Amino acid sequence: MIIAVDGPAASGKGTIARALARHYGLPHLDTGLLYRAVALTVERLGLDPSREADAVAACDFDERVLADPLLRSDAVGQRASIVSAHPLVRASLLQRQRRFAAQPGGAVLDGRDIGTVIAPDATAKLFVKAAAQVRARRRHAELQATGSSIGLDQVLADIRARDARDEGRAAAPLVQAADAAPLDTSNLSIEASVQRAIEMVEAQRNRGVR
Ligand SMILES: Nc1ncnc2c1ncn2[C@@H]1O[C@H](COP(=O)(O)OP(=O)(O)OP(=O)(O)O)[C@@H](O)[C@H]1O
Ligand SMILES: Nc1ccn([C@@H]2O[C@H](COP(=O)(O)O)[C@@H](O)[C@H]2O)c(=O)n1
Repeated sequence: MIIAVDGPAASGKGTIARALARHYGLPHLDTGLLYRAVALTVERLGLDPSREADAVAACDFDERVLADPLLRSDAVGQRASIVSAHPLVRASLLQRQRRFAAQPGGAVLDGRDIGTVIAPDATAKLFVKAAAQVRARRRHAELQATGSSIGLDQVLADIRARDARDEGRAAAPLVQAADAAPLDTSNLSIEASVQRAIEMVEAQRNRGVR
């Protein structure tokens, strides 16, 4: 079974995808980390994230960067949304994600284009969303817990800028797949969101289309 979980920044899709992976005993890939790894590598090489050739040069990143705590910073998330708009960067990371999805038994992947591009035939597709202010409050609390002093207003502005770039790009923009089930977590606890996600997966699975 392949489960595709898409949605905007800090909507809770990673939390839900990890819980689904645990529930179904499937491996999980946070595809945003791949774009973050490219962004951090671009920075470390002193390259320009807005230049496609520079970003492509960083796609062959050292795997150890995936474990770097810096990857989770707000600044790297911003730059990730710049490198991810380049079609050649997306092409370079495509097969790795498709291979992960195609492993025996299946997988859970979360990102922006899983249900639309990476695994259009996924067994179940969720589109996780939440109001921008709610997402900013959650992300702000998370960043504060890691010692960051970034303000809530800045986090909200960054989330809005990232949404605009992710939704507005020509290559694999963030959009709900026509056959994805929407899940708005604005007024749901983590536990309630996960429970609802499991119900949605079960409903799509039992529909038995794929
Ligand atoms: N329903 C919820 N209620 C309260 N907090 C939540 C909920 N869902 C997620 N969170 C918290 O919000 C923050 C963002 O969640 P998460 O990392 O899952 O989002 P994401 O969509 O994967 O983000 P990104 O796109 O940046 O990777 C985390 O601190 C998480 O614990
Ligand atoms: N499938 C994906 C996943 C991510 N991106 C881009 O990476 C940025 C960081 O992703 P997070 O999930 O860690 O927030 C995100 O803003 C996107 O620009 C993507 O394009 N496709």
